[in-house]
Amino acid sequence: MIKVGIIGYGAIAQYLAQALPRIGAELVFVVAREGREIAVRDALGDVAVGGDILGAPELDVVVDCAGHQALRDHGYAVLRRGIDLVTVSIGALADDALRASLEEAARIGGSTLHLPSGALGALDALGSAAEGGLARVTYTGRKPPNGWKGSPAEDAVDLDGLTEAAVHFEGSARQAALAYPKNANVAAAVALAGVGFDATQVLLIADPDARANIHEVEAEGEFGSFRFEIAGETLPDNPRTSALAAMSVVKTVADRARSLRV
Ligand SMILES: NC(=O)C1=CN([C@@H]2O[C@H](COP(=O)(O)OP(=O)(O)OC[C@H]3O[C@@H](n4cnc5c(N)ncnc54)[C@H](OP(=O)(O)O)[C@@H]3O)[C@@H](O)[C@H]2O)C=CC1
Ligand SMILES: O=C([O-])CC(=O)C(=O)O
Repeated sequence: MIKVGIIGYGAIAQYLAQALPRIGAELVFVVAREGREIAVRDALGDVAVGGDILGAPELDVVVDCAGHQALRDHGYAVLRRGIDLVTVSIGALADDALRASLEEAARIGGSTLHLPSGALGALDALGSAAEGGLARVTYTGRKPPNGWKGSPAEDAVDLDGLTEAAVHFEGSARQAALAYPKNANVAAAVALAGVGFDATQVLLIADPDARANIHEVEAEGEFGSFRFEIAGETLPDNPRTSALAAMSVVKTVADRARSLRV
């Protein structure tokens, strides 16, 4: 049985927690923010809840499902303690100092930081293509206006009054990842798999006609070219988050017990 700790208990975390018994894993600890511990404990029954991973019992893997600040707060301690960490907060790695410190913690602890494919696909092809050399990589994220609530899109366009698609960001993956911590983790994943945070071009669009979270990756290089597009349904508890992001976390944990991994 894989012993799992989860940071945060929002939409992705709850999806993961429900899936754990099916994949031969057990939830043994949840990290919740101060003031939220009692509510999370009530929701979970027997599972231990605390404010810090250092109070956790022995764990095989910790999954950060809580966002950029949580990765900053807890990532180093988890990896330094020798526990593998899966994080959905990929955009936080656009901060080079944070990325370097997490890599250092993993080296010292003998652990690994895993980045699930999240709401996207095609990162395998992109990563392989990068080995041969890439000339151009672009990522376009298109969500219904509701999916951009609480992001800088609110200042750039009138989300409630939109009658047609509006671009509210155009720039590098580094700028997107840092400015849109709850929406552009996929852009960061594309950057890390491909040509890096500064060379990856990003377009973010609020579209009243979009019925799903639509992610598009285009790449050209020595390998040839590809265009990948996915229309992702969102999780019922969070209109920003694609269900596939939660599913990719489940797969990453499940892979630990598999002797054949695709
Ligand atoms: N890689 C990818 O493809 C994707 C990545 N994401 C990332 O995943 C994150 C989570 O998504 P989702 O589950 O939908 O979001 P939710 O808002 O539903 O849940 C986030 C949870 O994290 C908790 N939390 C926030 N900060 C901390 C912290 N410092 N320590 C402990 N708990 C914390 C929140 O608790 P509280 O009640 O205290 O606020 C909340 O329970 C997003 O913010 C985004 O960064 C999302 C979609 C796709
Ligand atoms: O879930 C999605 O569609 C993508 C997302 O929010 C992110 O990358 O942060």
